[in-house]
Amino acid sequence: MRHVPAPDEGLRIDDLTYRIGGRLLLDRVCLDVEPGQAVAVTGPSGSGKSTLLSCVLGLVRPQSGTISAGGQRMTGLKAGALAAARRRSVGMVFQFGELLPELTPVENVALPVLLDGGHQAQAEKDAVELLEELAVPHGATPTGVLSGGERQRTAVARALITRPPVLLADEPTGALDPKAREVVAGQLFEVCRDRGCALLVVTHDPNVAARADQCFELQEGALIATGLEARS
Ligand SMILES: Nc1ncnc2c1ncn2[C@@H]1O[C@H](COP(=O)(O)OP(=O)(O)OP(=O)(O)O)[C@@H](O)[C@H]1O
Repeated sequence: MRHVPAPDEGLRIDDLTYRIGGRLLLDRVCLDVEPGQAVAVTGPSGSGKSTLLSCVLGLVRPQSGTISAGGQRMTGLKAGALAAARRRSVGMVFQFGELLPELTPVENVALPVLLDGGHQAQAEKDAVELLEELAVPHGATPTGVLSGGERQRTAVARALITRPPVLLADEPTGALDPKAREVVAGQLFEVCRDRGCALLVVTHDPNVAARADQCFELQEGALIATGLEARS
């Protein structure tokens, strides 16, 4: 891929509070993820982990607090500015990939660049390089017929094609068998570290959490450090 300098700021979440349906899901949460570092968030079902990611993406509006990604403020923006900030600053990997199955992996990965008005030939060249790095076949085969692990690695490539300073991943290995889980998790963490991308991953999988530089459990709205236990 073209040389792009590594980001010099990662993810900063400060004093974030989010209440919904009478529950305090996030209670003055603070979290920093430095460029090239990875943080895992675990916690019981319904504790608010996906909601934390939705706050970073600006899909839900916290009652208070600030978030910035790569130095770009993500809170307090109007819809158009928020959409632009999200495109530029945050990549997202979902549990089920959310790819377009009839498109080839290269077409899926190049899509965010094209939607942002980028140059097609360059986008496809970058997509091929990223897919090769992640060991995904990139011929004419539709993405829908790839293996689950290959599809998730395609989703990682799509999330990184725009070189966002921050990557969010919500249960990125949750739909995979144990072997594919290890491969996808290994590549996800490695490719983010190599690019200086700050990775925030929500997971129920202790093997995924153990790969992170820091691990927290979301309990009653607070992030509790569990790093040492996660590694043992
Ligand atoms: N619009 C809403 N109205 C009421 N409750 C909501 C709303 N959106 C989310 N919730 C509740 O907030 C809680 C947190 O949901 P969230 O998806 O963030 O949990 P999670 O920790 O990611 O769970 P899981 O591990 O099962 O994915 C859930 O109990 C959910 O039902």
